[in-house]
Amino acid sequence: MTGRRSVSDDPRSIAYDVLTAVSRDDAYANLVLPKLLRERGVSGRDAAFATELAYGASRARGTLDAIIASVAGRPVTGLDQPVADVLRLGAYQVLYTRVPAHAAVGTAVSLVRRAAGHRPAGFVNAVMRKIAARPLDAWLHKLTPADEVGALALKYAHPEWIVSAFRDALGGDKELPALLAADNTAPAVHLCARPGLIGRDELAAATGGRPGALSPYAVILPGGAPGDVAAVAGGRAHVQDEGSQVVALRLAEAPLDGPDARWLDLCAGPGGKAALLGSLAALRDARLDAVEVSAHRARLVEKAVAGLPVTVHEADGRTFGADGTYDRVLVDAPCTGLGALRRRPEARWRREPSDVPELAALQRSLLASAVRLTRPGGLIGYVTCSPHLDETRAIAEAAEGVEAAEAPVQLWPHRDGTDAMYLALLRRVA
Ligand SMILES: C[S@@+](CC[C@H](N)C(=O)[O-])C[C@H]1O[C@@H](n2cnc3c(N)ncnc32)[C@H](O)[C@@H]1O
Repeated sequence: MTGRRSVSDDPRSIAYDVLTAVSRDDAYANLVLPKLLRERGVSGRDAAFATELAYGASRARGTLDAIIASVAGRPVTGLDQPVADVLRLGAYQVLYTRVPAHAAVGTAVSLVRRAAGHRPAGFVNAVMRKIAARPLDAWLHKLTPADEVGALALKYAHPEWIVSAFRDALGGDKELPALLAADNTAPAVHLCARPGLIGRDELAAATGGRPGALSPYAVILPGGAPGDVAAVAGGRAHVQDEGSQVVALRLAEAPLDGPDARWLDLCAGPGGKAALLGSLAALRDARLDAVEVSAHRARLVEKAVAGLPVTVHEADGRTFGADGTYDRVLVDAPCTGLGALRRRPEARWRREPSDVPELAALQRSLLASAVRLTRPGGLIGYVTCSPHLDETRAIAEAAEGVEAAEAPVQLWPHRDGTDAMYLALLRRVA
């Protein structure tokens, strides 16, 4: 069927509305975009183009802002929100896509007219024409600072403090470009074939996916919507990054002397690891308690673990439970999420360096509580989806009453194809 497109279902308008929701309402691009596409009945190539523009411009914001500011002669934060977002979207189109410059300039002018009236149209037109006069490489060359971190931050569109944190965690510069590039690439969807409920090969055959290299339960999908997979709809598999599977499995499978029937997930929402641990618990005559402080997320855990030997508690993990009563305890701590930036296009620009010490204090308390709840000889898996050393090594090494049970694990998107998950496997000493 052919039909005339209205203004609101044009991919560029949708992308602009996503950028507006992100900058004005602190929304998440990956939640707003699918909703807008559904509401406006946009699919196929138009949906793919709207996605590329919305996610691409959100990811590249710092670099786009540097270029816009150099042309406008003032910081983008000093521009009105509609002008700033129209310019980001326009600059993204001319510098990162094959959209012809005249089309991108024309769209930017009509978008800003609709969003903010005629007054800023001349300014937007002039800035866009100047941006379109050079390719991206030339802009990067012109604006690149002398220092290595600043240069990588501009080229790969990451804040400098995050580039520095990655360099520290990698122990050098060598792999930084590959890591930063991996952050700018949308990840494949991974499924977890729930142990005892469906075989990994059966799930791979049913989905056209391939087995993961790191988790015996992982299937990497070639594309498509995981909600369409019958095993996911039927609760025999769930969507879960292979790295998340690996860290949960390392805790569940580490050798343990003595009883092994009481397991705990101290930070369970939305329930991915609780579902995997719960499936394993069912096969090993164990039970899992899953604790989550947020009511909404506790409900998500309940849904995720339906039918498994899991009890969900809506509670604060810092004060939960009786001392020394668990054999295996997972602390999948709230963190900056710097290891999963490829999943949330705008997240890198929203996080602040000051988030790290704030979260580190919570991480320390939750880990101390996990140690308190674990019996002597029992195991604790301290996990983050951030590789920031202040959230990983510093927290694990400062924990009291434990010793290392195995060498820590740090996964990386560019090496392992997973989120940058960290695991310290600790044993409670008497
Ligand atoms: C990284 S997420 C856990 C992800 C989860 N394990 C999974 O695999 O789906 C951290 C969770 O800890 C919860 N949380 C934060 N503070 C908490 C606290 N004091 N006690 C228990 N849960 C907490 C957050 O609401 C969030 O759902």
